[in-house]
This record gives sequence, C-alpha cells and structure tokens, in this order.
Amino acid sequence: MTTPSKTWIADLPKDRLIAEFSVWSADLVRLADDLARVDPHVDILHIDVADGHFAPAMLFFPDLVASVRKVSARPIHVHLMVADSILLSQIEQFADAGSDLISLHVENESVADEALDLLDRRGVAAGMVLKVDTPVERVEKYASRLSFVTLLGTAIGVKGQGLDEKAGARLQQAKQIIAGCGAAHRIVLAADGGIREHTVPLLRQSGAETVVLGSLAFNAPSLDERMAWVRAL
Ligand SMILES: O=C(CO)[C@@H](O)[C@H](O)COP(=O)(O)O
Repeated sequence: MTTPSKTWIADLPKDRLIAEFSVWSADLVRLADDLARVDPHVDILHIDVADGHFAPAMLFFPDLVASVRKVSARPIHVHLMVADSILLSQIEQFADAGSDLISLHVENESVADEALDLLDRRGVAAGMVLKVDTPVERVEKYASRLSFVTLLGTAIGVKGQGLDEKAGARLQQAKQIIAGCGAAHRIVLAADGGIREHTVPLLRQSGAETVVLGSLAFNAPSLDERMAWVRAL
C-alpha cells in the first residue's frame, strides 16, 4: 500500500468528526479482515504502544505497524506510551515501520524537544498526548511544532472506562492554546478514551475534531449506522 501524501493532515475533513479507529479494539486474531471491514469508515488508524512502565498495558510493536502498513492505505497514528529512556529509539523504530504520525507524551519532558527534532528529521508528523490529570497548559510551549494534540479522557492505557468529568473543559482549553500558538499549519485536536455514545456529542461540542473510536465502532451492531451518526454530529 502507498503511504499518504505529506499533506494528509491538512486534507482531513473539517466539516465533520475525523474517524480515528483504535487497532487495540479490533479483532486481533483476524486483524486484516477486521481492518478491511471497517476501512470505508476510517480516516486514521490509531495504534497504541505501551511499555508496561509508563503505562500499565503492554501494547504493540513496530512489526505490527509494518504489517498494517501493507494492508491499509490509511494514515497510521502511533501513540507512544513509553518511558523517556527508550522514547527516541522507539520513534526511530516506528518511523522505520511506516508511521505517518507519532505522538509522544507531554510527560516525556526530559526528551520531548529532542523527540520533536527527531520526528522533524524523519519527516513524520508530530503529536503530543496529555494524561487525564496533566495541566493542559503544559502543551503550550510545544504547540506550534505539533500536528496533533490528544487529550486522554481516562486513565492511561486502560480500555473500557468512563469519561473523566473534566474532559470537556480541558478540550476547550486546548482549543484556545492551539488557536493562539501562531502555527501556520493545521493542528488537530483529538479526544482519546471514554469514547461512548453519550460522550461523543459533548466531546465534539467542546472542540474535539477527532475521537479515537474503540468498541463504539468495532462492536457496533451496525457500523454503517454508527458511523453515519458520528459523522452527523
Ligand atoms: O486508548 C484507548 C483507551 O484509552 C483506546 O484506543 C481504546 O481502544 C479504547 O477502547 P474502548 O474503551 O473504546 O473499548
């Protein structure tokens, strides 16, 4: 499969929610089939990476990204939840595997500037993610270097949780930071975690341009109906 052009972020929809599908919630035993099933609805594939230390889960690896790259032409967003000590080598490996966008954490503070420089050199779009209790203003100093800002709405690296009650206000704050950072390029605001039928309207109204869809999409009784609903919000 060919990789998306460098302008893919600017070309993402502006008049509806961008659909970012979380591979963690796919049928992992029949992954290629499940990705083919959802593909017509996918704007971005989201692949979580966790080292069991920075985040409690152990998740995904570069060879999986390279395999997904072979069966999908959709942009791949890798969300790194890894310790500072291994962040730069993980960026190299996931860039080699064909990632289009790699997000590190604002909490990776000791290596964050170096990581953003590395992503720039590698020609991979850069994103940053904030844990649910991290002050939103901590992204301000990085914002103009980013293409994506993602706010977690739940504890890091755990599926199936409810949305934190501060999520809407935090998105509004992030939206203001993005608007005021002076970047000439597009910076997409994303919500990840706690994405449920009753939370997506609030997240959308609070400024989320994309939501990371897990079980809400993969386990929908009718994916066509669920995604028509998402796109109409
Ligand atoms: O990272 C996350 C959750 O933090 C997502 O990427 C999961 O895939 C969400 O799964 P569900 O909770 O929606 O089933």
